[in-house]
Amino acid sequence: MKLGVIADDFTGASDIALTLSEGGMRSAQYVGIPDGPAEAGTEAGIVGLKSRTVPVDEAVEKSLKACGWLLEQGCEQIVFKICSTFDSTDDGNIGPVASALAGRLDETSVLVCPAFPENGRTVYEGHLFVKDNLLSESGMQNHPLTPMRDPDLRRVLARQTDWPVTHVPISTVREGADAIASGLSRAGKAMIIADAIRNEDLVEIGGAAKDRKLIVGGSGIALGLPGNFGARSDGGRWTGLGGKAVVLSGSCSTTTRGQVEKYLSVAPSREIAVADLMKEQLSLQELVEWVLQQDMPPLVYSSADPETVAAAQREFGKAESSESVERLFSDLAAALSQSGVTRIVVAGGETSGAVVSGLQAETLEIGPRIAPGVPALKVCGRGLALALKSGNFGGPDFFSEALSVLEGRA
Ligand SMILES: Nc1ncnc2c1ncn2[C@@H]1O[C@H](COP(=O)(O)OP(=O)(O)OP(=O)(O)O)[C@@H](O)[C@H]1O
Ligand SMILES: O=C(O)[C@@H](O)C(=O)CO
Repeated sequence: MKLGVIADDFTGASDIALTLSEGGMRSAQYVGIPDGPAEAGTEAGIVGLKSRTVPVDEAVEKSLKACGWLLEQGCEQIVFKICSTFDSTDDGNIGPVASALAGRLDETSVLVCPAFPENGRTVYEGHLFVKDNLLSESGMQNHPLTPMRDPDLRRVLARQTDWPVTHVPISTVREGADAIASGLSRAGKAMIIADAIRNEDLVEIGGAAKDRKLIVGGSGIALGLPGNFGARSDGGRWTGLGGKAVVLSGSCSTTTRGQVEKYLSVAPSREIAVADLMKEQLSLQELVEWVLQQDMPPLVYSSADPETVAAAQREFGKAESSESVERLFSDLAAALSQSGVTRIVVAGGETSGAVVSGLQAETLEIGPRIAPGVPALKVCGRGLALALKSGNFGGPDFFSEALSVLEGRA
């Protein structure tokens, strides 16, 4: 294995796995840290953790352990994959994990860039934009767990680490990889936020990072990395899976709520209310039976608008509300897979983490792209195909499109 990725959530892991696989690296995604060695011939190993919103110490410990495993597999470079909307709080976990990994790898110059232009995330003058909005006005200010209220990444990161935080402006990035690399050496010990507006900028940033041991970013940061390892795209092989399918949505993002609205107008659906979960008024067995009875893939969703989420959090607590929903999706996915469901489309990073844990999936094969940042996946050794969609990704018809790609029809 040449390149190792530690992703702070599971949708993020499949997002960057798609970029590396499309860039020609033989890639495998792992659900948590594997017990044994990687399959021979794997060039990029992506360890998906559920560390974005856990307590800082736990995130650092898990990330260092993942780093240790990747180094044992021979990795020469580690990417810490974070969200393209820089999801974090003033406590972390981006800053503390990045500094712990830098310490472990003996790296003093850490490029940080969450840009993902294809999905509208760009960094300019150190500020993160989501399409034509600043991060803090993009809907991310209402995120249930990591509300992002400051668009200036230099300030956001500086609150999370005692490392100096500096900046590479777009003018330097446009001069190319060598100019970026000399900017890094001049910066001394620092975490360096890099501006990037288009894919070409990220390819130059990737080139500049050739000799770095640690890079931090969204999946866009990986665009230039396969070239550093001499990889070339080869098309790939994917065969779909027929059979029963379901869509599970725990994401409350604006994008997902639009996709939920669209899909429930054509498919059977069941809405999950936090109050029903907290008051134990929902039968898992009944829900499983309902899903299995449907003629077309149904939707089970807890996705709700910010007012509904805030009301549930006020009444039952923030962590408790999230946990109750995640437990439901985890148990539901496990029960459905045991009952013969072969395709599961999931919306939301935390929700995806809960689902893959419930499924006890270990290694995922990377298939074709469903939408930018979302590949089709197969659980190795099992007849089960998955799509793990980040909250803000995909077009209005994402759920139908994902079901088709997983079936091998698109
Ligand atoms: N109705 C609800 N009320 C309160 N919390 C909810 C509700 N529905 C879902 N949640 C919780 O909100 C969180 C949503 O996070 P999740 O990561 O799944 O989606 P997202 O943030 O939109 O996706 P991503 O992290 O990929 O951007 C989860 O912890 C989920 O359990
Ligand atoms: O970078 C992104 O936006 C996604 O891969 C993700 O991490 C959302 O959970």
